[in-house]
Amino acid sequence: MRAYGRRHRRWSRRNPQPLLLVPDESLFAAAVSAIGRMLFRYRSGLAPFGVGLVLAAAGLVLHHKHPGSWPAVALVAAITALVAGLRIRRPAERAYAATTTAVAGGWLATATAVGPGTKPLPTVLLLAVLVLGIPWWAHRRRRARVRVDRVIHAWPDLADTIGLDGSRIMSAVVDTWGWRGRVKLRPGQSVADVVARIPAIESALGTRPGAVRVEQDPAHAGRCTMRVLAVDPHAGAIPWPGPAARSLADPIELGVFEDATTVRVPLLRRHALIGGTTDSGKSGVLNVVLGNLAACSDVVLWGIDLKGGMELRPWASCLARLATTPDEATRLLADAVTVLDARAHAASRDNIRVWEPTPAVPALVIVIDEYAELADTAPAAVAYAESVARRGRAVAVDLLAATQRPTQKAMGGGALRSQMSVRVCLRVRERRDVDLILDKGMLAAGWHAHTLDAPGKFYVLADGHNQPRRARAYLVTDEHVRETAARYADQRPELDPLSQAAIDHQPRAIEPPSSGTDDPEQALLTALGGAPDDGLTIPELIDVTGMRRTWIYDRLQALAAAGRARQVSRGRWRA
Ligand SMILES: Nc1ncnc2c1ncn2[C@@H]1O[C@H](COP(=O)(O)OP(=O)(O)OP(=O)(O)O)[C@@H](O)[C@H]1O
Repeated sequence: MRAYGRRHRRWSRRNPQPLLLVPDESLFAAAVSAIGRMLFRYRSGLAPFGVGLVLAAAGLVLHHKHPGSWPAVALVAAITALVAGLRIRRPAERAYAATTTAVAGGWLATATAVGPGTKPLPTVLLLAVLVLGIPWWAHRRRRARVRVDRVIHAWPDLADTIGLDGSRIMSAVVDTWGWRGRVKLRPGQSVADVVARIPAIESALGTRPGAVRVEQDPAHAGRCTMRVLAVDPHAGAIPWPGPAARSLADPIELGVFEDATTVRVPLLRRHALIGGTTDSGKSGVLNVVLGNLAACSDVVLWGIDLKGGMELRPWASCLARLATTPDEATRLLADAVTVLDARAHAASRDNIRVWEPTPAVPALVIVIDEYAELADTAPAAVAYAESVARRGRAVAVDLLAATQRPTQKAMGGGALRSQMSVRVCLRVRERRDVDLILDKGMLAAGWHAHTLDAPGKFYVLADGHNQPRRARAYLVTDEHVRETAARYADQRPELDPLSQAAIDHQPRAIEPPSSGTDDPEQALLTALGGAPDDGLTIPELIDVTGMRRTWIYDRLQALAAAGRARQVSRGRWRA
């Protein structure tokens, strides 16, 4: 027994017990204050009973003091019921406001006339409170507002626990998907501190992982907006509504942000990089862009797809050229450099600062699917691509490159990436890929692309988009691609004569074959037979045969029908 006593004393010294505080207020006062606190905490849920009590009290007073005033009470109630809810947007809520006002006014007028205790008025009041209370208690946004109020109330303690002590939620708004609050940080704290604690905030608020977003207040370094999403607005795929752009000057609509606003990205005189891991939806984003550019009458589209054309071939009818091998890709990019040189020369000669695309002098956009593959298999092409990236913008020769691996090596040591002012970052496997695709420091600034959890979800960094806001790209189905490509195939513009002539007359690595015969038909067949992979242009075939353009077209159609010639890409033919 003594041993137990010693052990217990030792244990008590090591584990001091908390002091039991005995309040010096009376038990009655403590109970009243506890009940008061509870009523205040549940005030929103108890509101229908509160209204019932107020009505009963008002009825009692009016019946005793002014029993003849019931017509005035009824009139005021009727007018209030008519105007009640005029400022409420949702029809169901408006109807609820009008009904409750009418019932309350009708009951009060009757109670004023006959007294609130007269049967069956008490039963009617109780039933009305219960029946009309049901929509009130069930209302999703009201309950959300109550939860948010509690969070605001509890925030100082939560903030202490998660290392954001001293921060305050100044105001909060409940919306369709959850709520957002304006947070004021303690002097010295920054938004980076909040971003770094997002998982802790989610745990403290009891939300699902990935439910909290933080955006910097552009006007104040010590303030931010915290958005808590009860449901993911991007849970389902968002169907593509079809092309919205008709000119490259129109921004491209890529998808929707979480607040349901459209993601609009300007592409004119900008290069774009789309990065993300396998199956993150890169081709999906490319399809949205291509679907829009196909509808633009002032853009010539060239494509490079070293996956054998798997991704871009469905758009072939809208692509003036499609390169599917490293050689073709190198030639295509070399031609792009030729076009930009010719345009730059003409622009400086004519003292034009920037090239304004029109259907007659269209922009040239080169779409590259899997840029890293190009860098690996066609290193010569990289120098041309970098040249386009550096000098193409002013003369409207733009690159749009998608890649899985935006490594330093793949991106030419970063030279190419630094020229790309539009960056779309889909899901990445490793955190450091965020900084590779977007820019250094973006991961720390809250662009958490490693947490994106479905294909097509992305962050965008571009003019007007410098906050880490999650978006989801429209889903373009194969059917959409077929329909859009077929619809706009006939409306695609030709490259302007200046650019086309520059390509046609540049010295070629593989010279078009010369027939050495007087038979133009034979000369044509020989030229087509010896043509390079990307084919020969019509002007080259005119040179070789000495025949007119219409004759060339006729013969090419006939040879194509006989299976002896094929159009490799728009305006380029070979056997
Ligand atoms: N915006 C989107 N909404 C819903 N689903 C999408 C979206 N974009 C793509 N997907 C789906 O995700 C899958 C992979 O998409 P996609 O082929 O575009 O990915 P990827 O990144 O190009 O893949 P890879 O690197 O293998 O080429 C497809 O099955 C596609 O249906």
